[in-house]
Amino acid sequence: MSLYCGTACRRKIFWCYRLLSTYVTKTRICQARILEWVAVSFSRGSSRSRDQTRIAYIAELERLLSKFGQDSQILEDSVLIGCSEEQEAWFALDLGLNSSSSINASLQKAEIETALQGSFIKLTKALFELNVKDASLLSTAQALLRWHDAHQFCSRSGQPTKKNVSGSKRVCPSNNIIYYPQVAPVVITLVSDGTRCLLVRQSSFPKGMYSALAGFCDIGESLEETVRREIAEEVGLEVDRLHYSASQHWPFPNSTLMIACHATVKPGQTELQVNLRELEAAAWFSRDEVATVLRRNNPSNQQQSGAVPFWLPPKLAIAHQLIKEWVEKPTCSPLPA
Ligand SMILES: NC(=O)C1=CN([C@@H]2O[C@H](COP(=O)(O)OP(=O)(O)OC[C@H]3O[C@@H](n4cnc5c(N)ncnc54)[C@H](O)[C@@H]3O)[C@@H](O)[C@H]2O)C=CC1
Ligand SMILES: [Mg+2]
Repeated sequence: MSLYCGTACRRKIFWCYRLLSTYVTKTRICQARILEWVAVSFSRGSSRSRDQTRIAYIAELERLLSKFGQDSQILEDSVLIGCSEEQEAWFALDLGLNSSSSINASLQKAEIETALQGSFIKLTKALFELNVKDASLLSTAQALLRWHDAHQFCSRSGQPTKKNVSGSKRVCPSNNIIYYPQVAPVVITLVSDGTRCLLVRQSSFPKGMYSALAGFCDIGESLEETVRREIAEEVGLEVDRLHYSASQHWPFPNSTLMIACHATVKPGQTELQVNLRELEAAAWFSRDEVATVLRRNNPSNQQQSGAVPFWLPPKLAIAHQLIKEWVEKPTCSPLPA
């Protein structure tokens, strides 16, 4: 492709399935040449199970596309999402497999699954089954591809915008306005009263799952102000002290930067006023209760035993890290908010 002439990098592209559905193939047997890169990865890591969920990196995408009657021109829609340790560029491409209006409408999901000897699975599921590095690549791909899909036209001129080679921006040719991918800051806070932590449920959460309290930053707010406002709005508590823990890119609902904090409220000021327009439930949990759930944090196990009434976000979610941190280091020194 002329677009990438002059780079020494061999393009490795993983297949992305349009809009929130699926980005990963569950590779079972990695014999096909098309999966050569995946096969190499498997043989390097001897402990890996063959059934493990992995991103399918396609070393010979152009050949595969031509097999399915596709013009390799669609590779120009791919976006740069990272780089291997060997400095090979990784691109992601949205194949638009479910879209009848897409230029790729002739690509059939079932045929591609057969060719890849795998199956597409839901992105939300995949993110929690992959290793951290692959999950991060996938999260970047999802957010970037969705952003491009939603910014096809200039909001000033109404003219089509044009993606640059790497996909780091779009430009309106008629007025040279440059559009950059957006990230919305979200604070996620684990509130504690010193001995218990506050966990909440939104109606959209999977059944039985509780998490930390989250909310989007409003324009003009500092992170500290967002934390205070969200906690006051959603459960009616006043934050006494607050400290930052970590952050994570999260591709839902679009592209957010999750900023994780621990907050404490004053002992004696712990009565909850749950905002039922935002939350389905909120409750205080003891360290022992939370530690028990963390130890066996698999919803299906819990259903079988019936012993644990709730479960927590999976390991990869920053909420999980926050909760684990609180269980393991209850006395980390907080800073005044
Ligand atoms: N990775 C993790 O562990 C967790 C991640 N989250 C994420 O945090 C996000 C925010 O949490 P919520 O409690 O839902 O936020 P929230 O408490 O701010 O309420 C969501 C509402 O805020 C409004 N809103 C304001 N700015 C928005 C924007 N830029 N994009 C979308 N909606 C906006 C919308 O009306 C939306 O319905 C969720 O979308 C969820 O994906 C939530 C919990 C755990
Ligand atoms: Mg919220």
